[in-house]
Amino acid sequence: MTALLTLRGLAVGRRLGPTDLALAAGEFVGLVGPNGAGKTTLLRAALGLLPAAGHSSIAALPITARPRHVAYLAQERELVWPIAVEELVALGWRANPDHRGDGMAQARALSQRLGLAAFARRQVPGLSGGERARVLLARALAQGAPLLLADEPCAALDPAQSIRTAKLLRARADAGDAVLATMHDLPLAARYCTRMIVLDQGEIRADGPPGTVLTQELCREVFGVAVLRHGAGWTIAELEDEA
Ligand SMILES: Nc1ncnc2c1ncn2[C@@H]1O[C@H](COP(=O)(O)OP(=O)(O)OP(=O)(O)O)[C@@H](O)[C@H]1O
Repeated sequence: MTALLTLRGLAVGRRLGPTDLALAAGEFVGLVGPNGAGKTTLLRAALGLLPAAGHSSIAALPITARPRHVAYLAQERELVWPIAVEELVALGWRANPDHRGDGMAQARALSQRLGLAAFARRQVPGLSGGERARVLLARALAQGAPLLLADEPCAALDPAQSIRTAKLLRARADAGDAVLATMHDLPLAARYCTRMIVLDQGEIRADGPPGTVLTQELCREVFGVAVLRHGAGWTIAELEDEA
């Protein structure tokens, strides 16, 4: 197993307790937890974007070497400068020091493959929230790094696009990359992730295959919902005593 990310005792003040984590090639890990649990903090500290105690294998790299190893989709999707979709995707390509050229051909091909062709020539600030989210994910993927840290890649997407994105991330993992993505849609994460990590109040509460992580007890305690499993699918429901 090739570890693409290793965290040892990574901690950020009161926001994230000492956290150990190893992420291997082939894993699509859904990082779930209530609002304010510390998910974004964990991603940003792992990337070296936040002052943190402990060790992150990515933060330990020289800053100029990091884009070769990891791409990041930030939770913040706002872009205010005028730039065309394909140009922005090409910037992702150019961020990787191993890539040569302006990346426009690669950006065009990737935009086609990800279904962005209909708005590929438009300026990013004029796109809808969901379109912008998909373009920013394309930019991150264009980097071609073996590790992707994605903060809510399915937020603001319509149901079909959410599923397509989850399947795309799973396909990346199946092809040998590693993906760590924060998600709020528990059924979607359970369906497509190879592994789920539940973070609550800055502590990892559970870590493993979705079927073992999403127990009734944990979902009630951490999320305040009931979880129902039916075949390969999952649904969430309000707790009976709150109905
Ligand atoms: N810059 C900051 N300074 C101080 N506290 C912060 C800062 N940013 C976030 N926090 C706090 O740290 C905690 C964890 O925040 P974080 O953004 O990591 O949560 P999250 O799990 O990603 O939440 P969400 O699901 O709402 O995106 C929260 O209590 C938040 O208010």
